[in-house]
Formats: sequence, C-alpha cells, structure tokens
Amino acid sequence: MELNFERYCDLFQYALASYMVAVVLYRLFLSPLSKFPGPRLAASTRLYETYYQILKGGTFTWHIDELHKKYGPVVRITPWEIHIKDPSYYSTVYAGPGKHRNKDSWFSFISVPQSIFSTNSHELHRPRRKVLGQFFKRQAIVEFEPAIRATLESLCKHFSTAVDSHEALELHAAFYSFTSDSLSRYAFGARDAFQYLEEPNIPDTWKNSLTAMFGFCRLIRHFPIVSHVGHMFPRPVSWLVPSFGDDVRARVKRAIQDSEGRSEEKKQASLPVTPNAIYPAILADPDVPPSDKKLRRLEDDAIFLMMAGTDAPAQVLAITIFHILNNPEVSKRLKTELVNGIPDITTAPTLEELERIHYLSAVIREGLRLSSVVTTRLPRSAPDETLQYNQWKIPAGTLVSMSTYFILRDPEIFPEPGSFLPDRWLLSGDELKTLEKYLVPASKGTLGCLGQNLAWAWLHIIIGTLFRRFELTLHNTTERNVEMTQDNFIGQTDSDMNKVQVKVLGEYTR
Ligand code: HEM
Repeated sequence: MELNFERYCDLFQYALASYMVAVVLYRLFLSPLSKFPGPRLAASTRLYETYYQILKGGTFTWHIDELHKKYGPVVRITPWEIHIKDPSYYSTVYAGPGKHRNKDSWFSFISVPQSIFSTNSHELHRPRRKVLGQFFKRQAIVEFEPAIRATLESLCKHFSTAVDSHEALELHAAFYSFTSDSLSRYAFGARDAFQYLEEPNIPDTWKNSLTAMFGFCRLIRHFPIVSHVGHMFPRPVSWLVPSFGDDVRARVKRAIQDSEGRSEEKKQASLPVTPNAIYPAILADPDVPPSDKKLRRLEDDAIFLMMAGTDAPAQVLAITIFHILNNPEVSKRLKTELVNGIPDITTAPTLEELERIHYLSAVIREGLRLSSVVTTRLPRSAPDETLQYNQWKIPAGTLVSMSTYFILRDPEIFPEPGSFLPDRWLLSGDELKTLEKYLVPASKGTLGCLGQNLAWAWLHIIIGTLFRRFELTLHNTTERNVEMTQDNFIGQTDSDMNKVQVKVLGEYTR
C-alpha cells in the first residue's frame, strides 16, 4: 500500500516536471512572443517578477528600466507581457473611445473584485464608468467646491494653531486626512464624512492604513490566496494590516439602509429624493441595475474609490509642497503671483480664478510630473487589433504595458527630469498642448483615472490657499523623504520615510 502511494507520488512528480518543462519550452520557442527581446528567465516564468516584487522589496519597475537599457524599447517582461518604453507610443496603448482595450485580470486584482478598477469585461466596465464618471466631470466638481473649501478650513485651523505652538506638521498625514474627509463627504454625504481633521491633532490613521494596504496589494498580486484567506478569516489578517475597509463598508451599509428607508417613505408620501452624494445618488438612480446596487458590489467600489482617490493626491500634495519649499526661488515667485492673483486674502478665490494664476498651474503640473506617484506599469490588451510598434507586430490580445513613471522622467521630453522646474510649463496654445500630452501621471484613455478633475481642483485650492495664507518652511525633511523606492502600484519611500514636515512661521492677514 505504502509502496503504491510512493509510486503514485513519483508518477505525479514526473508528470508535473514534464508538464513544467513543456510549458517553459513552449514559452521560449513556440509562443507568439518568443521573438521579442528580453531575459529568457522572464520569458519562462512569472517568478522572475515575483523575485523583484517580493524578495527585492518591490523594485521590478526599476529593473524594467535596466532591461530597456540592455534590450531596447521593447522587452518581454513576463511569459505573457511585453513592456514598451517610448512616450510617443503611449496614446496607442492607452487609447480613447473607439478602440477596444482590456485590463489584465491578474494585474487588476486588488482584493475588491467588484470595484470599477477590477471590472475587466469591457461590456460591464463601460456602464459602470458612465455612472461613476458623472460625479467627476468638471461641472460636478465645480458644484462640489464649497464642500472642498469647508474641509480645507478644517485643515487651515491646524496650520493656524501650529503658528503659535511651533509644532511641526507632517504633510502626508495632513493630506491623507484632508483627501479622505473630503472624498468620504462626497461619496457618502456630510453626515458620513470621516472628519479626521476635526480631531485636535491631525491623526495618521488613514495614512498608515493606506500605506499598509498598498504594501499588502503587492503581496496579494503574487499570492492571491492570501486575499481569499483574508476574506475568510478577517480578524487575524486585520492584526497584520490595519483595516480601513470596515469604515467604508459601514458607510455603504448605512447608505443602502437609508435608501431603502427613503423608498418606503417615498412610496407612502411621494417625497422627492434629492441625494447629493455619490453612493446615495447611485442607489436612487433608476437607471442603475439592481445587481449594481448590491451591498458587496458597492462596498468593493467604495473601498477602491477611497483608496485611489486619497493616496495618490495626498502624496502629490505633500511632495509638491516639499519641492516648492526646497526651491526658494519657486516659493518666492509663487507667493508673489498668488498675492497679485488674490489681492484680498479674506475672499476665497474660485477654482477658475486660481487657474488664471499661470504660475500656480505650472507649479502643479511640475508637481504632478516629478512626484510620479504611480510607479507601476499598467498592462492593457487590444483584443481585436494587431498593434504595430516599429518593426514589431504585437499579436491581438497580447498584454502590453507602459509606465507613466518613465514618461514623466524622460530627459528628451523633460530636460533635467529630476529637477523641479515649473518654468517648463509656462507655455501657451499648441506648445502647452504638446507638452501636456506627456503629462500622464494618472494614465489616459477609456480605462484611465476617473478622478483627475477632482485632483486638479484639490491641488489648486489647497496649494493656492496654503501658500497665500501661511509662511511655511521645511523641517527635518530631505529628498529621501520623497524618493520612491518601492513599487506598490503606488510608489512608496523607504519604510517610514514618507514624512514631509513643515513649520508654520506665520499667517498673513492681508
Ligand atoms: C493626482 C492624483 C491621482 C493620480 C496620480 C491617479 C492615478 C491613477 C491611475 C494611474 C489609475 C489607473 C489608470 C489605468 O489603469 O490606466 C487610476 C485609476 C482610477 N482613479 Fe485615479 N489618480 C489620482 C486621483 C484620483 C482621484 C482624486 C480619484 C477619485 C476621487 C481617482 C479615482 C480613480 C478611479 C475610480 C480609477 C479607476 C478607473 C477605472 O478603472 O475605470 N483617482 N488613477
């Protein structure tokens, strides 16, 4: 009996080994991608990437850059995927309407499978994006502006207090708290906003949760089983990763309960339903199918929205302010332009007025460029199109990825790419449009970031207000505090270095 079992084990091992050899041989010699340049090991197994992402601390992005130096602009980086480093090809891969592009389901798995980001089917993604997208159109953001200002006032109170206390403020924690307060207000309504900024000291709760969560995303992409186990046994996993999902889930549940309560009331008294926040509005929208109003679907969606809509903009804000303060000439000129553009400090300028201060917009564009917070590549496939890149024909359905991180730091497009030079954006007309084509921190096309208008508004309103009202100086902060060294989808600094500290030297009254 024991002998038989051993024999079965041996047979199984031989079969498995033969299968693996066959798979590797296929990948190396018969796959449609076998002619593409790149390391043979990367063409053979995904473990090549796993090594850099798990054992070498999330450094695959920078390794891809090394591979391009060796193999040229096209490199096969996994058995199924090629990476292209050529900014001129970006709008072909990340195409707009009229071209069919898919995501890679392996890549978009981030433990919230029903979120818009993880919706891989083109047919399902389109209507979902239409529903969520209406809240992020320019006009919708302009209407949300007074609420943004209300949250900003809560932030400014901490800056005013810091003048007298001489305590340093940590900007990552400040902006994670701002973006999560502001976005949760938009997502769930004023009653269900997080209100971190109402605490006496700015908490680092949201910052720590998201930093841990993105680190966790790197792990679960390579070992998705961890996520499934996490869903089955949430308690032990929450010891490892501070949970922020629970906060969001509770708010979604409440929105659903309210919506059910409201429909009952409406049935009885014909009351009009006038929701002004995203999830209550989706629940009240008769055009959204009931399957998309289910608890799990909305929880996943809201969790992703709160991740995507807070981490990247908070980091861009903190890093941009670091660069402004680290470049005294920029800081001085910005202040002069803001005083000229906002002569009366007691009136809050509108977004439109702030956008007319060209130097402010130039500083923001340069901040978006140099912070390049999304360090990951973003794989796409063109299911019904053969893509042509130089002499290479890329078969339909092949995963092709590019990295905005490389485009934003391309020395041909942005000379001295590592320097903070807002003047490069002081252009107009076609010249500005041409350069802006390469300002892709939030990707492009039908699957690109939905929240760019909100991020743009936040950046103008916050940076415009803080530099008009306060005198700031860096405190115990150097380039190392903003240098991305780990790719966790979002870039992260060395552990615990993501601290941009400032002292508030004064508050202007005119
Ligand atoms: C400067 C700030 C931001 C950056 C750099 C950024 C970057 C990105 C990137 C690179 C993607 C992936 C796009 C792709 O796969 O091609 C993305 C997706 C997304 N972002 Fe942003 N983002 C920012 C702000 C925001 C904000 C403020 C929101 C909402 C409040 C938001 C909501 C989303 C959503 C919903 C998606 C998924 C879109 C989809 O799958 O259709 N983002 N973002």
